Amino acid sequence: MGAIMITASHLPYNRNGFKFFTNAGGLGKADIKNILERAADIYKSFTYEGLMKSKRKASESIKRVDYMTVYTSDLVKAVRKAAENIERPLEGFHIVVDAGNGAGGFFAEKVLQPLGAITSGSQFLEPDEDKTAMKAITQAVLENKADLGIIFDTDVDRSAAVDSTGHEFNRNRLIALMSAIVLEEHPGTTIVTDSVTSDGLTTFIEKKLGGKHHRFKRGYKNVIDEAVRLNSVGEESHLAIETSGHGALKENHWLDDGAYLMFLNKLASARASGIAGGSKVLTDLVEGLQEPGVAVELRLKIDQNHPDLKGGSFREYGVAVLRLLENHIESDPKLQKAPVNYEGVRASGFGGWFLLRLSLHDPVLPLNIEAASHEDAVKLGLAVSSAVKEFHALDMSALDKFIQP
Ligand SMILES: O=P(O)(O)OC[C@H]1O[C@H](O)[C@H](O)[C@@H](O)[C@@H]1O
Repeated sequence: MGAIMITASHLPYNRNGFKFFTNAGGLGKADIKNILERAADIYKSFTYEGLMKSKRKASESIKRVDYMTVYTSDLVKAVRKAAENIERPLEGFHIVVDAGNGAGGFFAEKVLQPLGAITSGSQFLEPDEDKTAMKAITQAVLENKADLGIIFDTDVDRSAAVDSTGHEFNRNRLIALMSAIVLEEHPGTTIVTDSVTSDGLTTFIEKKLGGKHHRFKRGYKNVIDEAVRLNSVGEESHLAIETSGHGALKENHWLDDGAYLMFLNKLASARASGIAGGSKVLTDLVEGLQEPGVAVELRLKIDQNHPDLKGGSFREYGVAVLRLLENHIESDPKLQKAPVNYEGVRASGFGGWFLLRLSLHDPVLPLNIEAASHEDAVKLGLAVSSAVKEFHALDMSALDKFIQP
């Protein structure tokens, strides 16, 4: 048994793709390459007649199945279960949903309403590619005086939320919230995250929640595969999650399903045990998370046609940039190289940190900087800028703009 999902994410239309699943979870790069190569071979040897024949045969065996109903009723059941099987555990809660005109529009009517929630003020529920942002959902929560806002990206593999005061649960705060919920059930478990997570998140997971933070690489499939690998070598992990909002749970077969939101269970179970106060139960869970005053991601493009590449690939060029930066850090007493790091070059200094790495897909070196103040962030930016300034194919304009007085 297998499944294929055609997905249009936040990326441009020419990056639409297929996701392949078996009952063991999503397939990785190597398997997908293998399938596509075999499919291409089969396709090449087809005659026109043969192709038409198999098309006819396939269309005869196609059956429409309403998986959405099965899926949504499972989601509803899970929340009811968390709330001691109360039929409408979200009764009275006002939750606005922003589906960005993507595939997540079902969530208000098919999941929240049956659970008793009021969903008026929800927006962009019709499937259609349209840009939305955290700003829009925050505004919707405040305008509607809602208890909670939930936002999905267009193919619902990423989600985030906003509490009743307009405070966002995204990026590190979303990971902190999910970690708090998962660690209540699985004390001490390892939380696998992407590489751009903050130092404050590590402190929160390890000191406040008693878990282990394994900061791995960027890419939702990378964090999921790493969590699966850890379990296979005897290190228990129940959550793999990226700052991008892709999160996967062991209990949900490691699918990066943005509608499988554990905080609904939390709201519902709080209600079942008589705790009032709307989304405060969630906000309280992330109390103590240290958040930086400044957090930026600057994307430095590599000009692939620049003579400085000397005919090499942008990857090789990027690796050379990173190598030089690493040497630079080692000789700079104000910077400390991260002791454990799986991707790019990460260093602390001036009370903050930076990470320069190669993008997963693009000829770009994303630079993340976090610090208490803009001034400290600029000092970190200057350290990077002075280390890599000889790389003329690197477009430094974003960083130059940031470090300008
Ligand atoms: O490496 P970047 O260019 O920042 O992109 C990284 C992102 O790429 C895709 O969008 C993946 O779905 C995400 O899981 C990943 O985080």
